[in-house]
Amino acid sequence: KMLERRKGPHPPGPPGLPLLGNLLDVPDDPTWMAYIRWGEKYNSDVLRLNVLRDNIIIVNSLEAATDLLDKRSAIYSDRPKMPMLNDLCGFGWNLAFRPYDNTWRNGRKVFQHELGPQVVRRFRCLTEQATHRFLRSLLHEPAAYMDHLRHMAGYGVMRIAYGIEVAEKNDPYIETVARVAEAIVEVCRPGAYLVDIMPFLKHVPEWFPGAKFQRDAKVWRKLMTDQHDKPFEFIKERMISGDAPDCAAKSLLESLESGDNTVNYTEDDIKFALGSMYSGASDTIVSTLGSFILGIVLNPAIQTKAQEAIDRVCPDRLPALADKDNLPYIDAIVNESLRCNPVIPIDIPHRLTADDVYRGYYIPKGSLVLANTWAILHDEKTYPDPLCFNPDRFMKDGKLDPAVREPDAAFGFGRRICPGKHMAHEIMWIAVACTLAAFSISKARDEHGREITPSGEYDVGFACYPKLFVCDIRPRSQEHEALIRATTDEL
Ligand code: HEM
Repeated sequence: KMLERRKGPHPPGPPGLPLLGNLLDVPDDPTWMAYIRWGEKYNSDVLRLNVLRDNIIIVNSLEAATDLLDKRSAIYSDRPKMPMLNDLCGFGWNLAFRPYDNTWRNGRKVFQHELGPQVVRRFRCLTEQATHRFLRSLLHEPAAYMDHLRHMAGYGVMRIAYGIEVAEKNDPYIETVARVAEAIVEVCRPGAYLVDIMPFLKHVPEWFPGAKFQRDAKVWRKLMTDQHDKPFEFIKERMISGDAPDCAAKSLLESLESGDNTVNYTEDDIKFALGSMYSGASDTIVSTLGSFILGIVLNPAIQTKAQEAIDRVCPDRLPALADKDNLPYIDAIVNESLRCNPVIPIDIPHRLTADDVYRGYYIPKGSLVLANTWAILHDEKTYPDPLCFNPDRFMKDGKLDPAVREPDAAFGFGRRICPGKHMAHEIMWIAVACTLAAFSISKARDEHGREITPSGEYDVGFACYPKLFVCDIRPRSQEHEALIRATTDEL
């Protein structure tokens, strides 16, 4: 208390109760709106909550998020301690959960080596092939567009990471990751602080008998190890037999063998970083592209405009990533899909590793800092009429307007910023460009011929998804259908 008095007051926030602190104040969905309301009530873009023993700092503005998470990243880059998940179940290898340590640092180097803004272009051909498969699936079974998006993201990432071609259904690698994701939700349930800061985990029985938990942890540990081990074993065997396909794992293992002394990561670092790719990429890309389809269904004029641009640049073929500079409107659509309903509306918590003072407020070591991404991406000064899905806000005179900030906040902040960002952009760009080039997306009709308008609502969880909606997706013409079918030739 003395120390706190000397260092200044905490940032403002709801007063809370003794012992429980603000546990009961933490609102139900959507959390980010409640944080905005508190920001208005306490007239501050930096708020403090005290939940059980955790000091939680909510940051509602880009300015404060940049000041703390970017500019002071040396002390704002740790993750919450998660003994149950990381230690007991052994998920600590995953880059997203990893404490701010050397293994984490090396994992980031591994990502940089393969998925940096320029190097990632090496995988353009694979990315395009994943998209073409998606187009063919969409032709075949348009109603299952979300399943196809999921398969496309998984297929693209597993090929780029390990040279593995995952199966359309019941793929063992994908099933492992899906079971890991379920296990994480389980693990985070019983009284763990994650429940307190991510209230959607709250709607579950409180008590978990200890013995069962130990048994589960053992199963989960095996699963979580399989996630990084199994695909890595595959590529290593292929390297020994000399028929490894071009992929990130191959080039990383080769860089390790080359004895190049600028390479200072280990084989385990490579394994853990690659193992983090699928889980980082899947929900995020699928949800954002789901938002894209929703945005088009609700705003048909965007599709018309995009198709005019595409038809000018590639009148008789599908777009390729090489067309990127000539189709800025597609970038604008991707930007708006990331901005309007960000898949991770509250950033993954960063943990502060030293006492700090900001604008006269004391922020103690160990605080968890949560950037309110949704608030930042709906700031009216930067994005007027923020609830409106409007890619044109990013455009000026037929080009991207450099004066309008890209929605980078969707990828987080500081040293923890998403290392898959460039790959995500490439995958989403080509998916949007090719889908609009080849298909016409519109509202579905009911049996009386009346249009069905999607609600535009989202399922709220750690990652937010548009609620499943029906729509009509069909090739723009027979010529377009032929272009889609012709993509089988490339295999
Ligand atoms: C639309 C696509 C994506 C979005 C919106 C997104 C968003 C995010 C966000 C918000 C974070 C947390 C950043 C922070 O703590 O401040 C993150 C971290 C991460 N993302 Fe992504 N991501 C996307 C795609 C990807 C892809 C394609 C990959 C892998 C190839 C990936 C891998 C990761 C990893 C490994 C982390 C943890 C980084 C760390 O803790 O140091 N993400 N992402």
